[in-house]
Amino acid sequence: MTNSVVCKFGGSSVANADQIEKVRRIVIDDPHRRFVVVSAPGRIHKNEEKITDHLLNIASNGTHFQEKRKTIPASESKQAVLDRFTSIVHDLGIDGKKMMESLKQDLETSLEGERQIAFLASRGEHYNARIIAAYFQKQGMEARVSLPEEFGFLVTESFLDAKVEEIAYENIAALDGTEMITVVPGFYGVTEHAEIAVFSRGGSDLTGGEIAYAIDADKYENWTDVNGVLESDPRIIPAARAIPRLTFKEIRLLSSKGVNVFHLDAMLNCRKRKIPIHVRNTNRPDDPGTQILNERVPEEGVVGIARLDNMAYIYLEKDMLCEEVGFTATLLTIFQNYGINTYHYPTDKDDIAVLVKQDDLKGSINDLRRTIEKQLKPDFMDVVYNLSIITPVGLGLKRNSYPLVDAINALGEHHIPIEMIDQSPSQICFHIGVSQAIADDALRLLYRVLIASS
Ligand SMILES: Nc1ncnc2c1ncn2[C@@H]1O[C@H](COP(=O)(O)OP(=O)(O)O)[C@@H](O)[C@H]1O
Ligand SMILES: N[C@@H](CC(=O)OP(=O)(O)O)C(=O)O
Repeated sequence: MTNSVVCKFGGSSVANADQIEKVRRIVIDDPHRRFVVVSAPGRIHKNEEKITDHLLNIASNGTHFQEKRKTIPASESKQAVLDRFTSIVHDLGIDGKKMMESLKQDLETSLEGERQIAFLASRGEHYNARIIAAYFQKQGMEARVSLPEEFGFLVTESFLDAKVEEIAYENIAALDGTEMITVVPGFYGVTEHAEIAVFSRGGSDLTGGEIAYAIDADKYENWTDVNGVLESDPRIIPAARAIPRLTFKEIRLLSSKGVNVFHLDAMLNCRKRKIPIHVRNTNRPDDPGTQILNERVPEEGVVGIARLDNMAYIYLEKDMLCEEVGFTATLLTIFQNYGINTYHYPTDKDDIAVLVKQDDLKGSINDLRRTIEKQLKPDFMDVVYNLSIITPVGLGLKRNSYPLVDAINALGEHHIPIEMIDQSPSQICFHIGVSQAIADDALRLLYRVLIASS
């Protein structure tokens, strides 16, 4: 079918009945909006937890929030999930008795291990989609819910990081061809053995992108609680504005370096089919948002600045290491053998540093050091923790080194030590590593120098 728009509404856009009513108005406002992908209810207030996190807390027996130095008993999370859905059903005025009974049963699942975690994690999206479709029908809209387990959204058996199987695209395309509005829960698919598997966190974006690709949509709208992709993290830069246009390449660079508004892989297939993505604010539907396109003409150097925290680097010194054929390859293979992803590896005549996520070093750092010592015999080795990587991005940076010079000068003038610099080979971004303790200051400064005053 032509002229179809796939819309994905994030957790904050479907967190309660008032938000769901905003979604309904947006959907009926444009008859081309025929696929509606929904997330689990997100936060209503800043300090509360997303329903998906409560579900993961049930699965982990009350240990999920320990990373945030917080403990919520699993029983409390169970109640929080039931309370949220009960009030959504009540406030929307739909008959949700059967759904609530089935939710209660699901929360007591006898599944085990990763299958249990995935099944529980998917319940937020599953029930929200059913409720939202029922509400659309109650309001007189021609709508239906299509569940991944029913239409065959087939994914691999990696239960907590599923990947889409080719056959899924045919099954999704078969849903097209009706004027009805189809509501689909995001974030999960089903394996060939009919078991639920979830995508990585934020994966409802991915569901939306895959549906847009499968039906060759004209547009993929991604509705959230901010005015689009902002120039930088609004929690640190409250003045950050929405970036009007970005290319797929720019958004991928921003997302991979910490801009979490949009799932990193959600745009891959849209790019293949040149389906534009439009990031918009459910609370301000008239605002222009951010358009993500194949090409744009840059009018500025830097469009956005991303920031990635909790990084570490392993630093090695050895005389003439760059003359030693295969040194870097051996070093990277050691990381590969430990299953550790490497991000940057600035290198020089006698030294090299490898950047990694510091969480990935947990439990293996001593072994890893020993292996490096044995295989590469460095003269010196050090591990530096708590690093933030700040990444200015913009097509206009290509062959324009002024912003890089301005950034280094500004950091120097403000006595902010630089731990690392790396320029992307594409020349459309560069990375500056600073100590995490001063990363907020560094980000504010770079925002002022590279974006606000340019
Ligand atoms: N550069 C950025 N642009 C937009 N939002 C950002 C950026 N960096 C961080 N964010 C945060 O991402 C949030 C939106 O992502 P998310 O919580 O996943 O939304 P949703 O629930 O709609 O999927 C925003 O509320 C904002 O706080
Ligand atoms: N609910 C899932 C999937 C998702 O995409 O959510 P959101 O749209 O709220 O980022 C999560 O929290 O990871």
